[in-house]
Amino acid sequence: MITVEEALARVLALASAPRPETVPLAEAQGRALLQPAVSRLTQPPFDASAMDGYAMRAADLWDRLEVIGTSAAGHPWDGSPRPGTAIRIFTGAPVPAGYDHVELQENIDRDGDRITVTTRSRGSNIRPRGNDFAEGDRMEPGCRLTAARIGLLAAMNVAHVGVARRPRVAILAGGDELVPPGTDPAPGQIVSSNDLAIAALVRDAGGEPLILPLARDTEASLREGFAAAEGAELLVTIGGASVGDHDLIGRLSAEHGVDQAFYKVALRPGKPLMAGRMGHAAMLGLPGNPVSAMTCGVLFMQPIIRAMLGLPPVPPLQHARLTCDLPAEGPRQHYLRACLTPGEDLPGITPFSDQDSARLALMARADALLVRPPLDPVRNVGDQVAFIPLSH
Ligand SMILES: Nc1nc2c(c(=O)[nH]1)N[C@H]1C(S)=C(S)[C@@H](COP(=O)(O)OP(=O)(O)OC[C@H]3O[C@@H](n4cnc5c(N)ncnc54)[C@H](O)[C@@H]3O)O[C@H]1N2
Ligand code: MOO
Repeated sequence: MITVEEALARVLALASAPRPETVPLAEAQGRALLQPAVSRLTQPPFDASAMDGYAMRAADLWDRLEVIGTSAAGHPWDGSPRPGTAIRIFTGAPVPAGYDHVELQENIDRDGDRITVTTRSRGSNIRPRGNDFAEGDRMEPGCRLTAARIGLLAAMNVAHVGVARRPRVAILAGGDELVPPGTDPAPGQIVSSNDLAIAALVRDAGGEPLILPLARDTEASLREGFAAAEGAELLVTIGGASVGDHDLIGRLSAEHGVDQAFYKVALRPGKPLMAGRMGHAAMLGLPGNPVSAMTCGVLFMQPIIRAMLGLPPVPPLQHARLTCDLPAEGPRQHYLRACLTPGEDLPGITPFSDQDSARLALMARADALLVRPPLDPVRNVGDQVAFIPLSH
């Protein structure tokens, strides 16, 4: 069996290069920018008031001033400035040339069209033209398009961006016991959950999931499933990965020319993981136990999707302090479902006492996967450990 690190390296080696496309900004969220984006505007485009109040000359500030006009956002004042005067002004409005201070209306006494300042603010309350960004400023390729970056690009009047295409991920769950959610299981049947959970992980990582119809435990049914995955950059099978008589994925993938990169990883849960290349696509065979499938989804599937999007594949590990003692570990790297609690320097982390890889209800309650390396010795309350946060 290979280590988790080795398995991850081999999975990432299967990733196809990011495929560029140009999309409207509204479709770019979470993807990596592949082309530089260049601002078409300067922001703010004029000296803008940061407050509701009155624009005046700082030199006149303590004089009694005459209000001779109004400047509102979208409605600039176009009169001629004079000493001894002020302009009623609102947040975001252009500060007319000739005035260099805005005083908050709370600091003003007004009598008809005359005002006096009662208190002076510290700053000028003016945002100078271009203090946010300037025409020609660039957003460099490689960054992930977060909500703030999408807002920034919109403000820069960049309506379309060059990003990586979302990798299409075909999801093939199988087993004679499975029926879709919303149907009544017959005796011996259960409702399929893995395909939907894995599809959600695909979307979280920025991929486009395609859930294929549930396969039966027959070669013919699985063959249909493999054929339906044609055109996807990644085929993810779930179940049928182990050694039982009905575990056909290994045989079928060989028949479909999958060049196996590995089978079995020194990992708990998720040992019977398989990966390989299938023509231009990558293939991941996840184990069927729901928690094992999701753990492998987080550890291997999400990274390969991020790599195909041009994003850093693996987010950095985080750290926490144990709230309980833990026994020594065996030879496989162990990912324990755990809860996080606020702590002094680092959060506290508490693994569940039951780590059964079939218990989805515990996975659903978990905040994190606590990472324990192979042969990790006994750990005690307060020891620092690494974890992978699970998104909620
Ligand atoms: N003799 C051995 N038996 C098993 C071994 C082993 O090494 N030797 N490994 C165990 C481990 S570890 C795992 S994990 C499982 C993996 O088995 P498969 O990948 O072959 O998965 P299945 O047998 O198809 O299913 C396992 C379990 O998960 C349920 N399942 C499957 N698909 C779904 C789905 N889409 N939604 C919900 N639940 C699903 C299935 O009903 C089974 O209960 O093998 C162990 N056995
Ligand atoms: O490794 Mo299995 O994936 O323990 O449940």
